[in-house]
Amino acid sequence: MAVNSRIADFRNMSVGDRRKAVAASTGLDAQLFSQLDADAFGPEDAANLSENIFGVFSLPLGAATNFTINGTDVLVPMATEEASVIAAASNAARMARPHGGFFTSSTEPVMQAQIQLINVADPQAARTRVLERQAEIIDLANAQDPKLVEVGGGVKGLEVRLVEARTTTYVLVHLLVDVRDAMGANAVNTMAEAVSGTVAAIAGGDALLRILTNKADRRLSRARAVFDRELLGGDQVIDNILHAYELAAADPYRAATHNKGIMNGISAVVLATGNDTRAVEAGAHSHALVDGRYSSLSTFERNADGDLVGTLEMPMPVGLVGGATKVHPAARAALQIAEVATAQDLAEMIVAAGLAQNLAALRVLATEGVQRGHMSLHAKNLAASAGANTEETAIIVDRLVEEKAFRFDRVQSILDELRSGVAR
Ligand SMILES: CC(C)(COP(=O)([O-])OP(=O)([O-])OC[C@H]1O[C@@H](n2cnc3c(N)ncnc32)[C@H](O)[C@@H]1OP(=O)([O-])[O-])[C@@H](O)C(=O)NCCC(=O)NCCSC(=O)C[C@@](C)(O)CC(=O)[O-]
Ligand SMILES: NC(=O)C1=CN([C@@H]2O[C@H](COP(=O)(O)OP(=O)(O)OC[C@H]3O[C@@H](n4cnc5c(N)ncnc54)[C@H](O)[C@@H]3O)[C@@H](O)[C@H]2O)C=CC1
Repeated sequence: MAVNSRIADFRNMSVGDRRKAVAASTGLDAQLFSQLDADAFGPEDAANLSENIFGVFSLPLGAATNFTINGTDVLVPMATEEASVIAAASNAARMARPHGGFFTSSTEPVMQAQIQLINVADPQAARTRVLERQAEIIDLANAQDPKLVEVGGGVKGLEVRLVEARTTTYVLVHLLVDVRDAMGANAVNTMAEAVSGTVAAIAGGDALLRILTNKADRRLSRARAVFDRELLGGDQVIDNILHAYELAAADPYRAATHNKGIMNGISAVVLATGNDTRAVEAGAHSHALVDGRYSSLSTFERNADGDLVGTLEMPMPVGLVGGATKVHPAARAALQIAEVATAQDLAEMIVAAGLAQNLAALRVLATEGVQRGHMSLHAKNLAASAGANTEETAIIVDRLVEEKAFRFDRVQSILDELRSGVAR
């Protein structure tokens, strides 16, 4: 069934009504949402994922609305503790809708494992010896994961790099592995360990590290969107957004924050779907280094029609199998809501969410500043941290927004007033 990602008044619904609306929009059975209840993933289940477990740490899970990706409406599941992130992604997606939403593509899902060889007497010759016998090494690696080969993946190539370190030259053998619908770390690590003895014997040295690289630059996903000039607020706003982007492209101090805004969207979808946030973050930040300088992951330009075009291309090592994706009930539910058929579909959805998040932040930074939108949503958090109940929270949030005073001391004084029955 075709999803409608523009759900009227979604933000003001109760949790129960939101569940019904998502079920109606996606055609999924409402029963799915029981997987998101607090008792669906208890400490006993959690103990299958990690160690020394005595509890479960919960986070908000929601969906960004308004997304169209490659002509199809989708709801984007996001798990985040930060206020205004899901609202901001939905807001930017709304501004891309008149121009078809997000258009995405990907490379093949190729991860790389590195085998570090030490004590090699003749690194140049060792490189060619390894390349001469690559077919044998590839066959041995593929034999470790018949399932991966069966589904169309496996080792697709081998490269040898010589890395000049302080005291010696290391021979680095890279296995290039198509990991299909897996994130792939365990798959490629297993292969690297299995072939390392053979590789070391061929090279004439000793194998030391045998591990994937998180600089996943052979596994890129891209998103592009045109954001509507009128919905953005006009030409001056676009000029200001372009200045904001130019600064991120030129200045590492600004680029770090700009990219953090992108990662607000990226990490939220990665986490919601049970994927490895650290692997994605490491890949992202290593990709942000351009000609030796840390820079913006995204680009922005004005197109011939005067609208704003944004692009984002970055490594996106995420899977639909492996890791916690199949074990965590909320991740399983999130993947169903996202309606992705392959890991590449998921990777592209994540990059689209990152681009949307980035644009939303740049727009407010280039206009009114981030605090009004962000703090009016963060106000609920302030009230809750002062111990306000639901009824008190609603009153406190209204007062903070009215007074534009998002300070903890003000929250406390309003709460004291309410509890002592003092009228304003
Ligand atoms: C917060 C908004 C969206 C308000 O924006 P607004 O213009 O006040 O919102 P609106 O009431 O006119 O609604 C516009 C759309 O926003 C969405 N929206 C609006 N409110 C809600 C809500 N409560 N719940 C769910 N969705 C909401 C919703 O999609 C809505 O359209 P609709 O779909 O209804 O037709 C805007 O100010 C914004 O986009 N802000 C950016 C916030 C942001 O980036 N937050 C991240 C935290 S700051 C940070 O960590 C990163 C940063 C900023 O440092 C990065 C950087 O420096 O680059
Ligand atoms: N540096 C890093 O990023 C590291 C990350 N990890 C962790 O590794 C985990 C991910 O490893 P994976 O190898 O992805 O998981 P995994 O080893 O649990 O599952 C992947 C396996 O699933 C099988 N499979 C079945 N159907 C498949 C399909 N359609 N496509 C691909 N494979 C299919 C294959 O045999 C494949 O080897 C994550 O939990 C990550 O946190 C582990 C070590 C290091």
